[in-house]
Amino acid sequence: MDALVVEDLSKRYGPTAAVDGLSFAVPKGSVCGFLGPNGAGKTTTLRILFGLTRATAGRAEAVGRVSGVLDRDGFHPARTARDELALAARRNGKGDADAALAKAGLEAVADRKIGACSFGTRRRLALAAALLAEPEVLLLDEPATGLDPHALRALRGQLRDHAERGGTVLLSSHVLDEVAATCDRVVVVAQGRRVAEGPLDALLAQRIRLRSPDAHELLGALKQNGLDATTDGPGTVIVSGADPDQVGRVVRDSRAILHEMSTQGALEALYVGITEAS
Ligand SMILES: Nc1ncnc2c1ncn2[C@@H]1O[C@H](COP(=O)(O)OP(=O)(O)OP(=O)(O)O)[C@@H](O)[C@H]1O
Repeated sequence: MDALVVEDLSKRYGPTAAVDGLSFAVPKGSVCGFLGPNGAGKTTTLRILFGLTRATAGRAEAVGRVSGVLDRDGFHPARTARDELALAARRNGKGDADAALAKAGLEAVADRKIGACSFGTRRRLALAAALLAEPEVLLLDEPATGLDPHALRALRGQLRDHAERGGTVLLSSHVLDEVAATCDRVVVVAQGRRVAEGPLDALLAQRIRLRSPDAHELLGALKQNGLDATTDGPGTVIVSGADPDQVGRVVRDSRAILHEMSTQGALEALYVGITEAS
């Protein structure tokens, strides 16, 4: 079942088509990365899904309660972190500020004024406030920006948790490693249109990186088997558009020593390829 459906969505600002006939769907229980160059229409789409901006044409619908974090958190600089979460809990008619602070690992800043919180802390507080609403669908605009590695890891855990409990997440991001580590699907947009969509595994498997001290022999064996293989620096071979099982079999039969077989860097390569082409 789809928790989010965007169909033929368009939004014009005068002569600018911010979103231009965009369609995609996000199945319930998944974390979907929303990728695209600056100005591709991601924030506009999220704002329409939030009900903050009206579409020019098409539809954008979420099933169930929607909450999330866009660019502005609406916090008052003179209030404390606890005050803001208590306010959010009252607005939602549910949740507890201290429990939310503990869950987000933010107990230490409970009495700190928002104006004295770092950018990253403020982002984490905004996510904690959004989760207080117990939303079915969580919409996040660049949630990874400004987070330190511990906070990034915590964010990943929170989002995976939300999906495992049947919730759905759509998050825009330019941090592709983080998207690869967190999301199970992606939608890529450019100039307001969809240029790729699908499960991350399937998209990433299209570019496999092999590291081997026998890279030269390996390259020969892969090519002999009709695979699209190229070298990428010393000891590294990239195979494009191949089934991972088939690559594994060729590696085994070649008897080359393998140090690594991964899809690392694949999302970036895929992203650059498809957004440049469009
Ligand atoms: N309120 C507005 N008035 C006029 N133009 C706008 C408005 N909001 C967005 N745009 C334009 O619409 C296009 C899409 O912007 P949007 O912010 O949705 O892109 P984005 O993909 O979120 O970009 P980024 O990655 O930089 O955040 C851009 O050309 C932008 O300048």
